[in-house]
Amino acid sequence: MAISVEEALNLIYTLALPTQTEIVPIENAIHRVLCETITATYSLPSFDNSAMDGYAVRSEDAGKTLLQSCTIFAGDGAEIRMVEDQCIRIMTGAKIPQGCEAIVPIEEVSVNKDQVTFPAVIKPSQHIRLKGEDIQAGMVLLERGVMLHAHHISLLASQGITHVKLYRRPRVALFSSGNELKMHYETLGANQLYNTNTPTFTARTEELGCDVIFTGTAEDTLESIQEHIRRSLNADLIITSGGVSVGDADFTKEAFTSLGFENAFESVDIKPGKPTTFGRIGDTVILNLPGNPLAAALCFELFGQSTILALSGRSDKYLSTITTRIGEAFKMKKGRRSLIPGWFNGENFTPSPKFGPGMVLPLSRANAFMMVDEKVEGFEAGASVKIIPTRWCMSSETQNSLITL
Ligand SMILES: Nc1nc2c(c(=O)[nH]1)N[C@H]1C(S)=C(S)[C@@H](COP(=O)(O)OP(=O)(O)OC[C@H]3O[C@@H](n4cnc5c(N)ncnc54)[C@H](O)[C@@H]3O)O[C@H]1N2
Ligand code: MOO
Repeated sequence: MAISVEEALNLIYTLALPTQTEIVPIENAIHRVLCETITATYSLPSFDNSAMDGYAVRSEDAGKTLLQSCTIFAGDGAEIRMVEDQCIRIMTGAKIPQGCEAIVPIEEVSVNKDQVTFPAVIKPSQHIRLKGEDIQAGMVLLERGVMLHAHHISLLASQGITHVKLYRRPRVALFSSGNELKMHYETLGANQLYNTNTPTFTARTEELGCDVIFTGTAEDTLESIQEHIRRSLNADLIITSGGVSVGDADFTKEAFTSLGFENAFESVDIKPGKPTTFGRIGDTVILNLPGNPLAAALCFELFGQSTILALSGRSDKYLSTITTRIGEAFKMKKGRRSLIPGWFNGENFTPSPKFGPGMVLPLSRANAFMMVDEKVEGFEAGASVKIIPTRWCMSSETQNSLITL
């Protein structure tokens, strides 16, 4: 019996859990997932400092002409105090001297040798960056489960952190099965075709931050598929394509079952991709996708990507959607939850002109897909739809409904 997409995703979230951790220098931590909470040791700024190249004064010095006593540069270590009827030249980033109440930028004064004349109005605290106005010591900067982007690395560097504890990248083993398949670097025989699914999964799995192990193409025999499974069992996740239907050469299920496969689901109420199968052998989770390239690639986006986000330890492991409008009226058959690729141009979404499950072209010309409820028979132009991007990652810390009703 086919289960719903929601049930399938929940089974994935139950079985796909992050495993090991490692300590990594922050230079190598980009796009990796943090496995600790980072709190601030230092306030930022860590001392009051000048936001301008200018002069340190007191508010009462407005309109006066004062003697310049000295200059303070960024990084100077001396503790300096203001003296009455004198000003101090100060550079951006230098520590504010004791007794200073404002900074007047160089452009706003007139200088005659060592005498400096100030404007008639000086606002208290102007151009002073206060200690802790950006970050306060003790505040939480990053939570466990965050995927580190460049501006998170800024936070780590700002605190003098050299190494962080990260989840290990998921190890993903990939293989396809089919006597008709050849790799793109092999010679095609009569009525054969190039394996497009494994290269697609390799590229997408790497994009999602995994280490990929490609074990080759299995033949359509029980023994060959078993051999590929055995070679893959040290991975966190095995993704296969092909051989999950009911044909005379479809041995994927039998091969996995013979090696102890515990099945979570083997049929999903979705088009394309109904025979999608998920489960585990020991600690290795397994996703068997159908052979048809568009079915395999779309179900990878939905089920494979969800599995990888969960295995990566991300707190934002749930796929999320963009709500937009459909560009033109669109008719479809009701009865099964459908995945429809298309192009989102920032304003509206246009379904691909053709999207047969065996096709390769549609996803190369798409940047998103929509998952349409089984009751829907079509949309009027301008109707609201939810799309799931394929070329940039929209995910969320809460599990949202992905369906367009
Ligand atoms: N009697 C039935 N026949 C089929 C059913 C069904 O319910 N009853 N379902 C159809 C659907 S839907 C799908 S999807 C496929 C799933 O089949 P398999 O997962 O067993 O895949 P294969 O038979 O191995 O291949 C299907 C198709 O895809 C091509 N293929 C396979 N692997 C690759 C690859 N790595 N790269 C490129 N193309 C690949 C293969 O040559 C076939 O054309 O079953 C339907 N039949
Ligand atoms: O379910 Mo198949 O996956 O339509 O192509």
